[in-house]
Amino acid sequence: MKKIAILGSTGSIGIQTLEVAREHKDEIKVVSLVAHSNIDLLEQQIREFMPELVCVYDENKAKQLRENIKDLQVPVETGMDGIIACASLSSADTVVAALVGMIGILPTIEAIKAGKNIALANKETLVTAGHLIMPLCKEKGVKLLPVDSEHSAIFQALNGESKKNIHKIILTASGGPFRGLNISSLKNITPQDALKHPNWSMGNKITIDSATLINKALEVMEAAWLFGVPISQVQVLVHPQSIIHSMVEYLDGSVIAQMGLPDMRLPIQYALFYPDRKEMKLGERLDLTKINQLTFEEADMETFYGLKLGLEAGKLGGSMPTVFNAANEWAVARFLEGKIGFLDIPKLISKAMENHIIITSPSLNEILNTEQETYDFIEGIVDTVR
Ligand SMILES: NC(=O)C1=CN([C@@H]2O[C@H](COP(=O)(O)OP(=O)(O)OC[C@H]3O[C@@H](n4cnc5c(N)ncnc54)[C@H](OP(=O)(O)O)[C@@H]3O)[C@@H](O)[C@H]2O)C=CC1
Ligand SMILES: CC(=O)[C@@H](O)[C@H](O)COP(=O)(O)O
Ligand SMILES: [Mn+2]
Repeated sequence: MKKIAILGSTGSIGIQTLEVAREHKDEIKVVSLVAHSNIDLLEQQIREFMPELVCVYDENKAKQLRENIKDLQVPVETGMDGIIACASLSSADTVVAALVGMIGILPTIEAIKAGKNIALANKETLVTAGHLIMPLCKEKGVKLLPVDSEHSAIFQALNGESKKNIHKIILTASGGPFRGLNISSLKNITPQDALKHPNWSMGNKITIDSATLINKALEVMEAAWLFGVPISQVQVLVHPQSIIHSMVEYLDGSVIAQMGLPDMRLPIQYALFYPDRKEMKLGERLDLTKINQLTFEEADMETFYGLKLGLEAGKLGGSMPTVFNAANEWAVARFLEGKIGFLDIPKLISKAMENHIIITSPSLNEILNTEQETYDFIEGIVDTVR
């Protein structure tokens, strides 16, 4: 029996992880669940899966949930300590890291320290703290299995091959809802427009990241950490149908791709059962006769210059990816609240990066301080930039 902790169970990845768990009831036991504040959905999940422990980050909501489930014997923790308790619960063998944003760093580190295998969706953790996470996984002998669809594809295409044999990694991108538009037509984009992803149904933050192509910058950095290659060896290729989830081109010219319909339940299930493959009973199967064409084009890094900024941040390394990521998290949240425009997102990231003096190999504290300093810096300049 696999025993899993799900950090972010009420989100897009968390819900789909529970669908996989429901489908494999005899093989997967859910031992802990973490959410921020959606206690109604969390209560349904608790009643169905009966975990040993749950955490609601928001203290008032946690109190409310305790009241709502007082007929059950399920303790409700709160705050970061509560998340860590769920992530390092002794009965868990695998932690599904599906919180959104840098809040995921500390619980992931604590889970690794406690010897848990990690099924990683939360890319922000590797982008900002990859230099701490990767050696820690090695030291603790834990598996770090990618859930992000492109990284799962690359992992499957690599199939244990030595990285010496890689010519390049080809990371596919849908191009987002605004593919083909020029910068002047992006001026008045609303959150509602940007939340319409052409192929995937996901949480709001990553959906905006797909619209700016910043998701691809984060994914290039994520791939570099996961597969031990330099940023320059990862090529972003726009593939609007999202059927090829990524490819590896080897030294001899062979290109191995992984394909499937855009459905996250496949990479989630693959990560949970690796190295086994289980029959996928959920959703449709890929039928290539129904796919008219697979097309490819270069990414437009002038219009979507957030991608270019992210690749620069990745090449500079040290604390710069944290600045890039934190500035993006701040800007996406304000864009979703209608407080800044779509094009202000890369503008603010650029200002934050210009202002930053790189720390070469930041400690966890330095990463978290850099995150806060980036937020403070942007708060101070946002009105002059817009
Ligand atoms: N969705 C997708 O298809 C994909 C997502 N990813 C990555 O996976 C991660 C999760 O994405 P997604 O599922 O879309 O995000 P969602 O916004 O849908 O879900 C986020 C989850 O995290 C919880 N959460 C947020 N903040 C806190 C906090 N402070 N304390 C405790 N819980 C918190 C939310 O709880 P609540 O509901 O209560 O707010 C929710 O359960 C991201 O890093 C994303 O980039 C990667 C590939 C694909
Ligand atoms: C499902 C998944 O892994 C997302 O990261 C997805 O790739 C986003 O699509 P884009 O290619 O539009 O960023
Ligand atoms: Mn992805």
